[in-house]
Amino acid sequence: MTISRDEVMAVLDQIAVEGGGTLASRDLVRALSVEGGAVRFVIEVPDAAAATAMQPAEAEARARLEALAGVSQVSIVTTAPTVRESGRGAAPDLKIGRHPTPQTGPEPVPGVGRILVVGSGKGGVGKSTLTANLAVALARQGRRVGLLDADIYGPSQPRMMGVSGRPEAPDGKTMQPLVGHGVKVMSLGLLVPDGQAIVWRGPMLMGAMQQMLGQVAWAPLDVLLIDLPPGTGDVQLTLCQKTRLDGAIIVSTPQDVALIDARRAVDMFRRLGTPILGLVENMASYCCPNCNHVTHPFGHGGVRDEAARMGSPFLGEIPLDLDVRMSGDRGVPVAAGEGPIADAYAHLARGLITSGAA
Ligand SMILES: Nc1ncnc2c1ncn2[C@@H]1O[C@H](COP(=O)(O)OP(=O)(O)OP(=O)(O)O)[C@@H](O)[C@H]1O
Repeated sequence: MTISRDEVMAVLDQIAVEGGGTLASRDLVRALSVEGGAVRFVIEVPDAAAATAMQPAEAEARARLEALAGVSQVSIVTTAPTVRESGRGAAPDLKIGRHPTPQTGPEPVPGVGRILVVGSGKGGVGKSTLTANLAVALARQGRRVGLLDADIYGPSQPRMMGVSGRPEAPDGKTMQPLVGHGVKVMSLGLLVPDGQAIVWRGPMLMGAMQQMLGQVAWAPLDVLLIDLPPGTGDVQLTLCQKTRLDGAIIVSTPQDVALIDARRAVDMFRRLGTPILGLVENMASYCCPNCNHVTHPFGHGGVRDEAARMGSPFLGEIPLDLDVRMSGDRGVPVAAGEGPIADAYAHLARGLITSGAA
């Protein structure tokens, strides 16, 4: 027997908190994840006093959830971020990975026209590669583009976009993004030592995401692309809840296992109110460079069919091509050059510009 997020939220909606309302109705629950029998979430309160007052509610939530059939583990963290004084010239803390500062709802990023997230259900389907190439293709078509690498499990944008070095903050307040192929790039991978894993849980990630959006000199931008980690975890939830997102692009291969996960990703964005711009099919067709014979190692058309089933637009397909991998590995995305694959990315970019999405 498994438990659903809705069932957990129904329980949290019965737990009264000081000052009136319930944990759910007061919108205090963040980064809820239910995996198998493990339930994890964060209770976000404005200050230390509120955190102390929250202890009975936290204990009750734990006890009631642990008593549910199908729940094997309950992990709750109550977080009370430090409220920062503003307007006194104090430099914000540039140490990435701090706790988030309180905010009421999804906020825009000043000077950034549109924010688009690129996600996938499954890892390794080519989401980061698509994001890098799409960013370059949009820049080549005259858009002012930023690329935020939020893939905490494997930040690969610095390598793919050919940028390195630690971003500077000349005024001690705002980090300057690096620039590669006409795109402003910022990545958690540029801020932690090489080879070091990012092992943050919910609140730390929320703080880091806030900083990567609010303390980076992105403006002026027409569009900011965010390369998400695969799946439906804390980063996705945090971004959808805290940042005004204009749309999500979902990348998948036509393989059944990838499609099932892509469906989950679409479902998550829909529930969180982020518009689905559409799906992209990656690595479907392979054209043999010797004989020009086209094969479909992962199948073909599955993403288009899935998009139709879900009532989402199909944005286009990118073939499987050795050049895509090799150019990514050497820091020059294939979209920066010429040829049929660069054309495929350009086509995708043009479609987004024409529809007003980018
Ligand atoms: N169209 C393509 N043709 C050939 N190789 C590709 C293509 N798209 C991606 N790849 C290669 O597939 C591998 C996985 O791609 P990528 O890292 O972009 O996936 P991902 O979905 O972002 O993975 P993760 O989220 O797990 O980091 C890389 O080696 C990349 O070069």
